[in-house]
Amino acid sequence: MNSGNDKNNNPKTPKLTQEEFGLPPNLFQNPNVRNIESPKGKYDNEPGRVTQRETSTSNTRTPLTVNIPTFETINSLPTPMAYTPLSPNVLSSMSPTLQMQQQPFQQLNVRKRRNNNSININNGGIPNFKAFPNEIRNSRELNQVKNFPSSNRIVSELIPPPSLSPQRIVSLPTVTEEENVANAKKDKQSKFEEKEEEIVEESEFNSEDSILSGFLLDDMTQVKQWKKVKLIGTGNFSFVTLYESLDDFDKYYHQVAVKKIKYADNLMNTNDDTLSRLESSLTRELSVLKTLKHPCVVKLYGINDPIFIEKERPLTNLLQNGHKTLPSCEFIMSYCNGGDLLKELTECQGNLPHWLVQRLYCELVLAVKYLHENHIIHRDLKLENVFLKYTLDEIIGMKDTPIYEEQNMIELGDFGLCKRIEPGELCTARCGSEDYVSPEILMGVPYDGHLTDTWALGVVLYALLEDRLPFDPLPNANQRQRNRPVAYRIATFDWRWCKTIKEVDLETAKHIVKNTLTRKNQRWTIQQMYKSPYIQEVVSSLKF
Ligand SMILES: Nc1ncnc2c1ncn2[C@@H]1O[C@H](COP(=O)(O)OP(=O)(O)OP(=O)(O)O)[C@@H](O)[C@H]1O
Repeated sequence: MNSGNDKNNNPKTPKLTQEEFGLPPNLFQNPNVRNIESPKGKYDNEPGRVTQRETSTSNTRTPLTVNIPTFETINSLPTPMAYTPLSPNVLSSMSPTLQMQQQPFQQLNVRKRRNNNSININNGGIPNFKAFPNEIRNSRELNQVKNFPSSNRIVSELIPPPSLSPQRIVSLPTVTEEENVANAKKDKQSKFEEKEEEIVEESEFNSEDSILSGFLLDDMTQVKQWKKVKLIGTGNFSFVTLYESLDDFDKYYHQVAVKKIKYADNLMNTNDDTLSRLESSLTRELSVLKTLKHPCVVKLYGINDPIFIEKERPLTNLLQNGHKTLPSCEFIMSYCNGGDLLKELTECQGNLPHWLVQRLYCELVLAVKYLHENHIIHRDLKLENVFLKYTLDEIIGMKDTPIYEEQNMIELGDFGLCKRIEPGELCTARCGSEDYVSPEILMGVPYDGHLTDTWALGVVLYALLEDRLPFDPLPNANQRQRNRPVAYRIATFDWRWCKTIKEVDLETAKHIVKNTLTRKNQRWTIQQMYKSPYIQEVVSSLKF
């Protein structure tokens, strides 16, 4: 879940300060900041819209000024998307003031797939810019890349995650693991953290009432009830739990995935605009989800409290009316029994049969094509957000039955960063997940969200084919190459085939990757991807 920022929706505002970007005052006061110009944002108060830093090409008259510290002079991570993955223990040992100061940087607590060799941790997480080739070392673009966090994952300028959140521990096999003592120590630490996460998840599961009352979108007058079954996933912004219906109604809604939004402990007490941004995020995700209707896209069936659907500012309204606590927000959604694609790919160690890769990927392309045709960009396409409706074994078992052609196998989820856009509109909010983010987002230039989505689709297909992420260090990389940040490899389009290098059979699939992990002016649109033989071969057999 991520959110637009409503606080600064004043079209007259000439400047976005660093504070408005969520940077701490010490950076704001840094005398070494320089100004770069960015086109004026398109302001729009409609609910469900990210408006704050999004830019429309048609509205570029008054430049906004964004302060960005120069790379050479800063000694802390310079962008609001950066975070420091502090463990809860480290955090709780700090004074409350220090904890507060840490908050802007604790944007994520995602377990890193690769080890820290991939970033230069000796200079505060700032990429080793000497590693960049001479011709781009001093360019403006490089400054943007340098200012990009080299920490585990970026999320968004739109909203900070509520707190140090427990995470699913899923990973693609990494090529940077080394069998040494350091890693053994890390393993031990990570087992400890895994345990901690399990405990947090378990207590979250047990602490809550086991009965959920809610409303279906098509009838907001009738209360329905579901019984909690098990926790199925946690994201940075939510806990997702399986519930089963207690009512004897449509079997369609019998099993549902309930996404409960996490609220930060101090959400109501902070003076910043976190609450407002969270609220915008919620209403934006809900307003988009309720309009979507495609077999390969997750479905929003209902909500625990109609206020989230009916009001533009549900949380603020309640607080203004004297409420002392915030109502929980639970999305009632279609349940995908097979887990997410990253988890499944990891569990089968990347050995998915090619026919299955092709099928699942084709459905993903259909889902994104549907979104783009409806002027919605997703902005967080990745393996973790592709949910399987059935387990892999079940799907493989269906292969030669009619169901295989009649049923969709995936649903695309997590619309926390999505955005409705006008034709030709460009975005400026830097958001996404580090491994899937396109060079233009890294560079901080206004970008076409359709093309950043197709870039991410290129990363997904590469990962499915190669069982590794394209911008991780190559298996035979030397230490110097490993030290280069992922951002460097993305900005220089530095990826190549390893496992499938000679696989002629996969040429049509590789053709998609080649045409998506490329410069934006050459990059395929979703329509071009759809028309490719790799996708058409499957589409022609589908009956849904
Ligand atoms: N409809 C669903 N069916 C089955 N599992 C689901 C469903 N929705 C979510 N999950 C599981 O819960 C996890 C978290 O969900 P989701 O990505 O929507 O949450 P989030 O807090 O927005 O996450 P993120 O940190 O990626 O922004 C998913 O990766 C998936 O494993």
